[in-house]
Amino acid sequence: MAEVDTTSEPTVGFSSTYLVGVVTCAVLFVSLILSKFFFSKPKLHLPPMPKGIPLFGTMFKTRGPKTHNILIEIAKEFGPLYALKTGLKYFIVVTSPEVTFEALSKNAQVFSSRPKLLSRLNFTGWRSVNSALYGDYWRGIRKNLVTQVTSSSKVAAFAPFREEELATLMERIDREAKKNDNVITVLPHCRFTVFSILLHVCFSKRFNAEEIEELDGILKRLLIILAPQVIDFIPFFQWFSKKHRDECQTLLGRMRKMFTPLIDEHRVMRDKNTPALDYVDSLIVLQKEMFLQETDILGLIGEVLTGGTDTTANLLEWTMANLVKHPEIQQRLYNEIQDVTGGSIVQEAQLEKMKYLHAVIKEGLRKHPPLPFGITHGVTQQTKLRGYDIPEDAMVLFHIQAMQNDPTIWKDPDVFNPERFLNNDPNYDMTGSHGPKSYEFIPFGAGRRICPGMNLGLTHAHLILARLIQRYEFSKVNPNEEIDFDDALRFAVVMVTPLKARVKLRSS
Ligand code: HEM
Repeated sequence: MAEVDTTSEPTVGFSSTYLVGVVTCAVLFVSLILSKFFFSKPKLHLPPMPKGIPLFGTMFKTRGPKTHNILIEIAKEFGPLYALKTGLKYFIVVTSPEVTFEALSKNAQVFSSRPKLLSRLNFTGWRSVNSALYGDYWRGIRKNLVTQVTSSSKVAAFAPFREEELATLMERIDREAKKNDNVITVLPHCRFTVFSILLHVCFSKRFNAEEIEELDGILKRLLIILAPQVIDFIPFFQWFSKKHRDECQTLLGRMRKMFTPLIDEHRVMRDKNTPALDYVDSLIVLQKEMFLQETDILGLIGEVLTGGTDTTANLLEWTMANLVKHPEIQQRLYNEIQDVTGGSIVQEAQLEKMKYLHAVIKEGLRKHPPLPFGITHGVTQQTKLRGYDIPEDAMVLFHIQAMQNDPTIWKDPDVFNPERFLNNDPNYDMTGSHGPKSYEFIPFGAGRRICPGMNLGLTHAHLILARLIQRYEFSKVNPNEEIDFDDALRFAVVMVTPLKARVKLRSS
C-alpha cells in the first residue's frame, strides 16, 4: 500500500484552504438562514403583480413611448391597484378614482412626496417644485410660484404679454399658410406661442426667434433626459451613468449661458422697495430665505418653461385634431365665440362666458390628458393602501388617462363629445375637491401636488383656441384622409403624426 505523504505542502495547503472555505461558506449560510428567520423585515404584502425577469423585472416590457397604454392593459388583468417590479424598485399603479382619492386625499400626508430619483442628482437635484420631497422647502418654492406667477391676479397682470405673442402667432400662421398652399403644421405654432409667453412671464422680456429656437432645443432635450433612467431602478448602474451626467451638465451650461446674464441684470436693476415684477425677480427675493443656489434658480425657471409649454401646446394640438375631425363641433364653437364677442376680436374677459369653449377644452383634457399618469409620486414612509403594503421607496403612478377613459365611468369614452361637460357638474371642475367622484376627471392631478399652473395653462388654452377658431376655419388637408390619432409618450403625450390642417381666413 502506498504511503500517504502527510508532510507534502501542497496537499496540506490545499486541505486547509479547502477547510477554511467550507467553514466560511457554512458560517455564511447559517447566518443567512438565521438572519432570514430572526432579523429580516417581514415579507411585504404587495398589490398583485405581473411576473418579470430576474433583476430587471418588467422594465423592458413597460418602458417606451407606449407606457401609458401598456399600463392600462395590465390593469385589465391585475385590477385598479397593482405593482410592477422594475429593477430593484416597485412601481405602484393606480387606475381607479376611489383608490386615488384614498391615497391623495385621505392619506395625503404620506402620498404627497416624490421619489428620490438618482438621475435628478445629475442635473439640479430635488430642488425644483416638481421634484422636491414633501416638506418645508417644497412648500416655500411652490408658494412662491403660485403667488408670483399662477395666482389669478398674476395671470391677469400678464395679459399684455399674451396679446403681443398672439399677434405674432397670427402673423406666423398667415406666413406659413401663404408659403404652403394654406396648409400649416399646428403644434410648432402652439409651442412657440406658449413658450414665448412663459419666457415673458419669467423675464419680462421678448426673446428673438433664434434665442427661442436655442432654448427650445435645450428644454426639449431636458424633458427626455430628466425622465427616470435605469439608475433610478438599479442604483448600482450609477457608476456607468457618465454619459447621462455629462449631458445634464452640458445642458445646464447652455442654460447658464443664456439665463445668467439676464438674472444678473435683474439683480442690478431690481428696486428693492418694489414688489417682484416677474418670476426671476421673485426668485432673487427668495434666494436668501430659501438658501437657493444658482443652479436651483436655473432649475426652477426651466421647470416653468418645460412644464407649462408642452402640456398646453399638445393639449391644443389634440383638441384641434378633434375639431378638424368634427367640423360641426368647430362650427358650434365659432358660433358661440361670435355670439359673445359680437364679431369683434375675443377679449380675455369674455372667455368666462364661453361655456362651449370650456367644454371643448375639458373634453380635450379628458380624452388626451397631456400627462397621462401625472408626475410620479413618492411616499414619505412605508404605508398601506387598500390593505396592501406600499414600500418606502416605491414610485406611485396615478393613471389619469385610465380613469378619464374608463368605459364603466364615461359613456362612449372614445367619442369626442364636449356636451358631456355642459351641465357644469362641480365634480368636473378639475380640482378634485368634491370627494371621490371628482377624482374621475383630474387632468391636473389632485391633492397637495395638484398642478400649480392650472390657472395659467387653462388661460393660455382658452385664449389661443378662441382666437384661432375666430380667425380661421380649420379643415383636413385632404378631405378623404383620416386623421391619425396614434399617440406616443414623450414627457407629454404627442401625436405620432403631427397634425397638419388647411386654414381659411374667415370672412367676418
Ligand atoms: C394644460 C396644461 C397643464 C397640464 C395638463 C398640467 C398637468 C400637470 C399634472 C398632471 C401634474 C402632476 C400633479 C401630481 O403630481 O399629482 C402637474 C404638476 C406640475 N405642473 Fe402642470 N400642467 C399644465 C400646465 C402647467 C403650467 C402652465 C405650469 C407652470 C407655471 C405647470 C407647472 C407644474 C409644476 C411646477 C408641477 C409640480 C407641482 C408639485 O410637484 O407640487 N403646469 N401638472
